[in-house]
Amino acid sequence: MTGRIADPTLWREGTERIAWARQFMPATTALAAELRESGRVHGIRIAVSDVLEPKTATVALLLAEAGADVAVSCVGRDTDDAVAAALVHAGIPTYAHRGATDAEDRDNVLALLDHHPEVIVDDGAATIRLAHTERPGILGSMAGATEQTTSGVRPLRTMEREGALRIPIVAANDARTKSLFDNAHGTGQSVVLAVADLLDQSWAGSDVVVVGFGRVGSGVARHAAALGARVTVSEVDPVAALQAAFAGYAVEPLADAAAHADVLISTTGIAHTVAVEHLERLPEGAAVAVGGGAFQEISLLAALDAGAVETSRRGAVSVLRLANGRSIRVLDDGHCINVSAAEGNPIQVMDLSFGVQLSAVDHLLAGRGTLTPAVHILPRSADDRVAALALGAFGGGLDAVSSAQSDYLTSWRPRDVTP
Ligand SMILES: NC(=O)c1ccc[n+]([C@@H]2O[C@H](COP(=O)([O-])OP(=O)(O)OC[C@H]3O[C@@H](n4cnc5c(N)ncnc54)[C@H](O)[C@@H]3O)[C@@H](O)[C@H]2O)c1
Repeated sequence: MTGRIADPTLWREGTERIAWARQFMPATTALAAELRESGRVHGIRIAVSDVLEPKTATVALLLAEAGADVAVSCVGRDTDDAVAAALVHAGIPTYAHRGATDAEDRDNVLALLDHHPEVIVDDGAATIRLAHTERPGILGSMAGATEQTTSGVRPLRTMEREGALRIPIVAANDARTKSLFDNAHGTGQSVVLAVADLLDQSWAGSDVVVVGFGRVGSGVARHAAALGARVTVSEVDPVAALQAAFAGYAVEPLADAAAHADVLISTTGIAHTVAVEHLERLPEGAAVAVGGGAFQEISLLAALDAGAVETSRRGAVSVLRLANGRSIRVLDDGHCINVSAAEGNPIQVMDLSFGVQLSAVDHLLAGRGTLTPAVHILPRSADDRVAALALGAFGGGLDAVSSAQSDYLTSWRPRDVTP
């Protein structure tokens, strides 16, 4: 066995679930077939560091089928042990086991980096950053890395600004086929359904506060409203706040909104968004959850330091009695709820996100030696290709710009635009 996993005997169950997921990933599968035909990834060492469930495993297997030398890692709380076993059974070194400690998570990433990847496919940029701090010797021979999330792209841009970034990065998150669908639709749906399932209560008429109205927050608000909730949005960006108001939601500072929340969901992806003073404004019995995913996005450790006590726990729902005497329900210890306590984003959405990731791998390898150590955007043509493949799978058809339109679009002389 290569890698470090919990239980290799679970491989059959994992293999079945991967095979099921694969049927619903037509864009990713088609792009992997193109990679195989072009020979672009043949013999290339690729590290995949992402939530380890059947959709991610499908990507790892497709890359391996295209000829890449693939290895995988994942943090313990986002690992499906049966899927990890299936990958190892298929010959892919995998470093991931449910329940791993922080130290074990870190060792697993370092073990992945010791495969000397030429490309990293990352989610959260932890692996890319550890490569820079702990394994800088591998960077010189790398083609680059591709990063899937908003919160991962942010520190990579900081590294670029500070001159610390040493490899080209594709901001897969910023591709239109990623963030307009995964963040807005997939995460909106999966976060709201995960919270609803854990709370086991009707949302009709309940008061839901969504913190942050970016792409994820707008999707969470829309799905909560669709279940009948009264939605209030808290924002720090006036434009985003105004968008929330135009979408029909109440907009309030968090300290005011928290005071009437039945359910509060943070979607900012920024640590300490929901501070102890916000938690202490919540009514008795309110529930809090995270859809963004930063460590301590809800300041639970600070609440414990301030005197809060966990009084009970059932599955992923714990009850925290705050220092002010009120009790609130905390969903899965404030981890990214749709991933840590549910199945993650829907397959059709991840088909797009992973299609973007494979296109980014192709772009990095095609530009090897010419791409600068900076954060790059996936070319529009590649983004369009992912969308067109997925649209085809949806049974949709597309028009093309006519030559008359094209003439109009490319002319500038005043007479050409006179009505
Ligand atoms: N759970 C998932 O499956 C999943 C999927 C995609 C993205 N994400 C993560 O979700 C997070 C958000 O992603 P996004 O694409 O929506 O980002 P975004 O930048 O579009 O939106 C974040 C919003 O939060 C607002 N904000 C920041 N601080 C705030 C505060 N104190 N109070 C209120 N609002 C505040 C910002 O103004 C911004 O509008 C990121 O961390 C991203 O990585 C999670």
